[in-house]
Amino acid sequence: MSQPENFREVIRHSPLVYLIGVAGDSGSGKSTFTRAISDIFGEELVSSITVDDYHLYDRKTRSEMGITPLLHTANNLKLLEENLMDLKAGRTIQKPVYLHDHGTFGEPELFSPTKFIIIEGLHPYATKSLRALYDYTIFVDPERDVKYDWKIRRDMKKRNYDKNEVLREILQREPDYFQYVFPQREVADAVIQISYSSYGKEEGEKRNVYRVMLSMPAQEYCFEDIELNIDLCDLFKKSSHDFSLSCISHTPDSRNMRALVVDGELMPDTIHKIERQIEFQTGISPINIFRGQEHITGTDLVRLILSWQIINGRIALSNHLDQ
Ligand SMILES: Nc1ncnc2c1ncn2[C@@H]1O[C@H](COP(=O)(O)OP(=O)(O)OP(=O)(O)O)[C@@H](O)[C@H]1O
Ligand SMILES: O=C(CO)[C@H](O)[C@H](O)COP(=O)(O)O
Repeated sequence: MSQPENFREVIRHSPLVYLIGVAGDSGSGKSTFTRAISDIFGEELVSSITVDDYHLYDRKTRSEMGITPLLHTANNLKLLEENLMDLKAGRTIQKPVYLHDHGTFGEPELFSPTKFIIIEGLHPYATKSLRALYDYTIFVDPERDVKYDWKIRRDMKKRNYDKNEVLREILQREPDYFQYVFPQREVADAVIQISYSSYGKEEGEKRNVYRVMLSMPAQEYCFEDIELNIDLCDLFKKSSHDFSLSCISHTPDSRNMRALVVDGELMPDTIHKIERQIEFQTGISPINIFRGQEHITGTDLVRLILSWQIINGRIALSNHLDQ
């Protein structure tokens, strides 16, 4: 693969718009996993859209109708599709706006395409025609208890709900989640599953340490090699924490997947070495997403690997069009 001088500049001057779809339940960690791509390319080149903006009904109406926002038909997926086609063609759209503070709609706003657009929410690629518009798709799938702990905390703090309201809503949403949101996992390019750390739930929660599994369809080859370096000296340092790394084959949704499973905390040098390799591959420098962190979690490592996958997908697209 030819090395671009500085891939950020190549992208800045390219007319291509790269769409990344991130599906998952409310508060499941979607933005947490895609933040690194904005850290690498900057806000000028990366923007995001929440599919929540495409709700058809406000909170009060949904409650009167006895439906949840997880129902396909409670969302204007046709408009989402038209908007994504326009954005891909470089056109500015008028995007609807949903306001979580009170569960109502705001004035639609103009949204101009950036070079990467992250579309995240309950149904970003819930139909075949939507799925066909994306260049890369991710499904975020924390196990039940983890997801509900995060949702309770987030909805109480940021969306003005009380705990009983969140619990009631959780139970009401569950069947719709499995019927309308979960099937996107079957067609995602990458699936992230999260469970409590095997090194202890409470300590893990305090330090944001979870067992994170990144699965991708088993492939013939990777676009570009990337090394995961672990310095053996680090393993014996006083400040080292426990961690485990494994790679397994499994068949969720009847697909042959390979998965990297990370639990615990690694020394930061491991991840800095990957950052240096991404700098070398892209010409973008410096990449310092985890600057100042004393330890690196599975979430951090998976974030970086996903960014590397997305960058490679985008480089491959450029190379393909240049031929
Ligand atoms: N990997 C993670 N490690 C630790 N905490 C996490 C992780 N992912 C999510 N959380 C917790 O869940 C909260 C919600 O995460 P995030 O905003 O990424 O979810 P989301 O799916 O993007 O939410 P939304 O419903 O707004 O789309 C975070 O503020 C954090 O407390
Ligand atoms: O599943 C969700 C996505 O985040 C929300 O519950 C949905 O957007 C409705 O929002 P609200 O509860 O604020 O009316």
